Amino acid sequence: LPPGHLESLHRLDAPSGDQVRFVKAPPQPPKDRRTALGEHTDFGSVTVLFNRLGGLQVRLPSHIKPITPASPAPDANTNGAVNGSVEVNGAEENWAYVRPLPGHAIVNLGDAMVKFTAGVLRSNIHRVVNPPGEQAESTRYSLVYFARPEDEVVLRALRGEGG
Ligand SMILES: O=C(O)CCC(=O)C(=O)O
Ligand SMILES: [Fe+2]
Repeated sequence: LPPGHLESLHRLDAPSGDQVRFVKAPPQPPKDRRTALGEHTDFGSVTVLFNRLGGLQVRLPSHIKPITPASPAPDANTNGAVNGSVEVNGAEENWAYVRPLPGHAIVNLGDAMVKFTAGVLRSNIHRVVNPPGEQAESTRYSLVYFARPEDEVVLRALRGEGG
């Protein structure tokens, strides 16, 4: 693609269906800790997530092996994972927690990027479960920004300079 092409489909001053969500999830009773947000991919181009507590999990492709946790149980200090990466949830091997790090945001690619790149880039499957370990006793706040292509942009594979 020519440099700046993706940016040209997401100009800040052009109308688009961007969404912002601010979600408050109080602690759930220990006997009723269901998945808070079921598995899905995001709809836009890029999602930027701000949260302090864990709970976000990604489904790992079969060829990616999760890292081994360095500490036995995630708590408020370890934030649910290790080394800023993903940590396997002992109960379900295909799902890994994504650890929120102070001063960082978590970025997910959405389905629009799959279309634009004809599947070269993929939108990850993720879900939100109860925060891990001691964090399950705290209220989880999540600020989510979904950036979408401009309203006039047709969702189709973009053609690069090479063809
Ligand atoms: O709250 C989170 O960490 C993720 C929320 C999410 O995946 C969504 O709103 O699409
Ligand atoms: Fe999502």
